[in-house]
Amino acid sequence: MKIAIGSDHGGYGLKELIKKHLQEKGFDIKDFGTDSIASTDYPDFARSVGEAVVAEEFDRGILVCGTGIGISIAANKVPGVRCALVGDCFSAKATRQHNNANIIALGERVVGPGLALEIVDTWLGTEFEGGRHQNRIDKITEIERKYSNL
Ligand SMILES: O=C[C@H](O)[C@H](O)[C@H](O)COP(=O)(O)O
Repeated sequence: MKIAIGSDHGGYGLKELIKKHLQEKGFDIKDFGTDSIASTDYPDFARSVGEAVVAEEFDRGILVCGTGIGISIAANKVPGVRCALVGDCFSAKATRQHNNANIIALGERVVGPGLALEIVDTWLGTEFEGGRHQNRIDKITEIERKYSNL
């Protein structure tokens, strides 16, 4: 599975931890930055990762900022992105099964490193259930089409 990962400075440490964890498990990871704790703007990384996932260059995306909020808001502006801000394993599983989330966002200032890695593993190990949930995804896509040039 090919995974795009990115963060701002507020998520840099957790992004590096997740990257190492997934590389050790054999995932193919591309890091879209940032490369240090120097101050940056989270929309830049949300956009890069979001566009790469929607272009199907990657199977999934992982984004981290201080809270996970700003970077998830920004990622969800890219048509085709379904980015879920997740802080627990139940939601990580459900957002794959029900929402077919193609990106998750985490907050380094919110979740501890152990929980963050469990969330990532849970999310990557869960499949979309389809069925009634696909109808709802289709309705999300209809909203995107109304407000974008898709
Ligand atoms: O939602 C936004 C993120 O949490 C950012 O990581 C945060 O706003 C960065 O804050 P600061 O520039 O004060 O480090």
